[in-house]
Amino acid sequence: MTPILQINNLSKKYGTVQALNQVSFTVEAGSVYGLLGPNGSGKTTTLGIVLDVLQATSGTFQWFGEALSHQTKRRIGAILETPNFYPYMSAAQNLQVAADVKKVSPQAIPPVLEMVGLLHRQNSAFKSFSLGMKQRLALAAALLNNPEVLVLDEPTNGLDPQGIAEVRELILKIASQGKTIIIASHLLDEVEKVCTHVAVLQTGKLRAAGSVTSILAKEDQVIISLHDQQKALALLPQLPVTLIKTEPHQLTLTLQSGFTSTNLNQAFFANGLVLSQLQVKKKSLESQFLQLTNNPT
Ligand SMILES: Nc1ncnc2c1ncn2[C@@H]1O[C@H](COP(=O)(O)OP(=O)(O)OP(=O)(O)O)[C@@H](O)[C@H]1O
Repeated sequence: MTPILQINNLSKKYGTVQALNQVSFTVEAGSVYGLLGPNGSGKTTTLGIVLDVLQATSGTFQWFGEALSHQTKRRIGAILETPNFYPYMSAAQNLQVAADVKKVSPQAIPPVLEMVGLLHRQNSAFKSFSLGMKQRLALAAALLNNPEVLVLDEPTNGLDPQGIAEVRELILKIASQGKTIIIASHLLDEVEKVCTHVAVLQTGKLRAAGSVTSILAKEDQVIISLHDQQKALALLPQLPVTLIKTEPHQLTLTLQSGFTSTNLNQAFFANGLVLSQLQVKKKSLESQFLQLTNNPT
């Protein structure tokens, strides 16, 4: 299947500042793709380039396997900054303005208001909305022309905890309807809760990319206890594992991808060794992220 977005060796310099350095990653259809990185890591620059707001210094990108054009732009909905709505106009009137700009029928308005949970407030003035409601209205505007992909830059910035929860829930709801979503965020928690895939940026360089679970699972540790530790240590070199720590009655291992803790248990049992404890300690994305971004190259 053609990827939704493919980025190849993208670089951007602002004068002497290397904001992006040879960044490549691919967003597949149906994913919720997080662009994760601390402030200044190049997230907004990446989104600006792929949305044609900024020009790359070098590198290429394709949307739906093609160069960006009027046609491909119509398939993308984006919110790069807090959109300007008219404060005294109602939610429905503001969406009417957006629908006119996008040349979309007014019939598209009630369904998107329903989608973002604002249908019952369609006649309320925009200025009476909470920040979370304003952000949901922005999402409704981005959804008006039924785009295949939504691009959001820090969609929960500045919201209170309830607003954050509402917007995250809404993103998951939109994704569940088959849309691909690309989100720039500096919040790990957000990426863990919302995204299926992640690209980690640090000072303009790509530090890691892949499914959130694979990045999470990459360094899972398994702790095992058993009676005959010597026999276990003799068996380990034959298995796709790495021994991290040896303690009395306890071994800590990491497993190579594709080899599960169940496989480990079975391998021990097949060799006449019965584990009295098998505990999987998932390495959190947070420690993974800190490790990735604290390790400059
Ligand atoms: N117009 C500009 N002129 C000069 N430098 C810029 C410009 N825009 C961004 N930069 C620099 O480029 C780097 C990447 O910035 P960018 O805004 O893409 O990062 P970000 O990850 O989106 O950060 P934030 O979350 O703070 O927006 C930073 O060092 C930033 O200072």
